[in-house]
Amino acid sequence: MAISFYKYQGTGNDFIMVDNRKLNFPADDETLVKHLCDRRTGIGADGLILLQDHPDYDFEMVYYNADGRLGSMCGNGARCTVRFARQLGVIEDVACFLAADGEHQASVERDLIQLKMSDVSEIEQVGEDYYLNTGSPHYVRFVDDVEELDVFEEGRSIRYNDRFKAEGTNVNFVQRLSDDAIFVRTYERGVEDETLSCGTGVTACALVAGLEGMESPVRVKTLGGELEVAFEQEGNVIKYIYLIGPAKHVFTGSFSLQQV
Ligand SMILES: N[C@@H](CCC[C@H](N)C(=O)O)C(=O)O
Repeated sequence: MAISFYKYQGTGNDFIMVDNRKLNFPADDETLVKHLCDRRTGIGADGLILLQDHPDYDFEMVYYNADGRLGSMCGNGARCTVRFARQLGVIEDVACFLAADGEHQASVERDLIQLKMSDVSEIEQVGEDYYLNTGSPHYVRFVDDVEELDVFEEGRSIRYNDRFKAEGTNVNFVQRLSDDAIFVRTYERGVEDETLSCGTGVTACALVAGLEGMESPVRVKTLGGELEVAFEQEGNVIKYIYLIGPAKHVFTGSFSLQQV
């Protein structure tokens, strides 16, 4: 049986998208998902996303990391899924959908997808670093020169330290560029490498920059392009968090489960 897929990317974080509304894609097969995401022997992607029906929402997004495991929230993947839902005619220009961390609203504004993220109520300070959950867990470290950094080695040493090695964490390195801009590079759990951009990571870094005095909206440079994060502090909770940036269809194809 041939399965159609759609390749999307959001600031260089790339995903295999499958319209699972009428299929029963065997995503519990970790080896299959890992193989499809492999950049040498498969299609190649940072993750695989199923768009499926849900009785209470416009759609449900189910996200798998490139290692084949079910993931948590993916900010860039969610923006791509909204663009995909628009392409399929599942939504018009607004969406209310379900992801691993709950309900999300989004809107399509020409090239940009504006995605509402979950509220954040806790930012833990770890020495001079920070740890928080923006739908996925993120460790955040400020550095003077992020371009010079070996993100793979430094990220890996934090991701596999005693605290994180069982569950894992994404690790972000941030450089302040100006009063309203930061540059973020991320080592992603589940890809176990640096990716060109990580939406929940960019969100985490912007919120930490906010904690340190930067005003919303924060402009965020990544290796794959620019994003913007807006937020409001209400008491101890950070609310109305929006991740804004482009999401693009790259190509369409099909594969056969027998050949994989
Ligand atoms: N690329 C994603 C983050 C995906 C989640 C992460 N790999 C994890 O498992 O924690 C994003 O754009 O947010």
